[in-house]
Amino acid sequence: MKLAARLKDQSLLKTLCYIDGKWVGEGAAQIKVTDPATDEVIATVPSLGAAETREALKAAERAQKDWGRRPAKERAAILRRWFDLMMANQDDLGAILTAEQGKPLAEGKGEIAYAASFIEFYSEEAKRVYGSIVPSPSTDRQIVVLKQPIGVCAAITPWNFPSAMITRKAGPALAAGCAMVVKPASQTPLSALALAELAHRAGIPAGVFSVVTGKAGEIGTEMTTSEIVRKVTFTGSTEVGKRLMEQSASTVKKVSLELGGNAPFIVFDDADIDAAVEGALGSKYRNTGQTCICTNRFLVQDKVYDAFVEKLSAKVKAMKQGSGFEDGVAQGPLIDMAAVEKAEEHVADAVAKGGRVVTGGKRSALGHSFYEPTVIADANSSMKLAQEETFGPVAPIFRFHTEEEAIALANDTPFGLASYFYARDIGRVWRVAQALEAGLVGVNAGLISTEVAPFGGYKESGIGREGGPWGIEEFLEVKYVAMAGL
Ligand SMILES: NC(=O)C1=CN([C@@H]2O[C@H](COP(=O)(O)OP(=O)(O)OC[C@H]3O[C@@H](n4cnc5c(N)ncnc54)[C@H](OP(=O)(O)O)[C@@H]3O)[C@@H](O)[C@H]2O)C=CC1
Ligand SMILES: O=C(O)CCCC(=O)O
Repeated sequence: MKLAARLKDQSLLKTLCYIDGKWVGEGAAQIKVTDPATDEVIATVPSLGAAETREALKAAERAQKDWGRRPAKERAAILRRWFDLMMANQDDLGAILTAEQGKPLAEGKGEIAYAASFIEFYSEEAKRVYGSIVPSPSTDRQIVVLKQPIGVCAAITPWNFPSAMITRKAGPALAAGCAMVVKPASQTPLSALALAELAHRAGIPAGVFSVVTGKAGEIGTEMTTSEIVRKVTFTGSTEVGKRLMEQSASTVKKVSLELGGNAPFIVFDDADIDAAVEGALGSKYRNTGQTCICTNRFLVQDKVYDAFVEKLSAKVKAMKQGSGFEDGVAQGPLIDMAAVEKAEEHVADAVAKGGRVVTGGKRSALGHSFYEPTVIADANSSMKLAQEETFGPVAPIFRFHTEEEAIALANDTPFGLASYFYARDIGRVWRVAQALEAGLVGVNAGLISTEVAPFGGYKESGIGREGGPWGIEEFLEVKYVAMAGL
């Protein structure tokens, strides 16, 4: 079925860019957007570059001045309308997302609710950007600390969460009084453009929120070198994140980077194994393994190793693969063939180094970019999948004997985004939570994302935090005012 036919409101299917409150890019070269479950082209969007990005940034600069001066209550009311519109159009936004990204429709709609939650949270948080008055060390002056919007922000977002990675950035930025230009991933621009349509309907002023689709290198270079931009915020690969950080150095921009991970999931012998298996399924196979907080390595204690492998494999084997629009599908396609090749390479390397495929381990008979959900037992540290993020539905299971060994293995990576462990001994829970070098720790929980908590990484997994009160701080400057002669 054509995507438009699935929508109640077909005007949400936008195929032009949204710059300075106008739909632009007619006649430009086009980028094809495909459904990864069928390889069918579902739409095309403009391939714009540096010149149009510059226009969007200039418009943002003009618009931000007024937007940043408005009372927070007014910004909050407009953001609240954006949230309400997202939820009112959840089914259509979910269908657009599933069509271009591939995740099962329930997950697609779930992402819309998650994405909207950032707009709701920051519409409320806008009103709580407090400065402070510091007790002065001398009688001749008062010390006042103000928080002000950082200014124009540029966001570059990935294909794995086409809506939520935009709202997690735009929500706090706009709430703080900043303006934002977004460059969405070329594989999933339709979700971003639908959000722009709803931003327009919500009354977000022209220029405060723009979306430019097109050439990543050109747009990224303009964003990171422009003197207009004060903050660059990025979610995506570590390689691109490092490049954007370097490019941002010449104008000393603030940067937030949310990059790759290599999440460990430790199962101790005192864990509730059935609960661990449930947590493992959510943590590993959500979005077909394509989230930066997906488990990359299962570390299981010797005594419960065989039981965990057996129970997890049985559940994984039973998962239905297919188009996200089919009923009962738990696993959609991977985003593209490059992702399939990476999963294949990791599995082949693991098998060559002694890994045992318990289930899956090959491309699916469904063709396209479907890869079977896979479990590999007897994994070891020499394997590629121990060092690199697979970003696919492959679960390697390593064996360990002691708590110290588990912590050392878990931390043996340059990454430090998410980590998980299952245990019931309260002393162990506290020790391990403290020892893991990661920005997020799930204890007896495999799904931990929420708009109210800080999300971000240690080590090479990134800089800064998104979510909760921490998220809005990333878009604020702190100004110290010394007031003498009073
Ligand atoms: N942390 C996370 O959530 C994510 C991690 N990844 C990891 O990265 C791997 C590769 O995925 P991939 O999609 O290539 O990730 P990228 O980092 O290449 O893409 C993320 C975003 O960055 C843009 N981009 C790419 N190159 C540049 C550049 N030179 N300057 C500015 N922007 C740029 C992309 O645009 P365009 O789409 O136009 O190329 C996209 O909008 C995955 O397999 C996974 O391991 C991927 C996505 C999300
Ligand atoms: O992979 C990502 O970067 C998106 C994180 C998804 C989440 O917030 O759970």
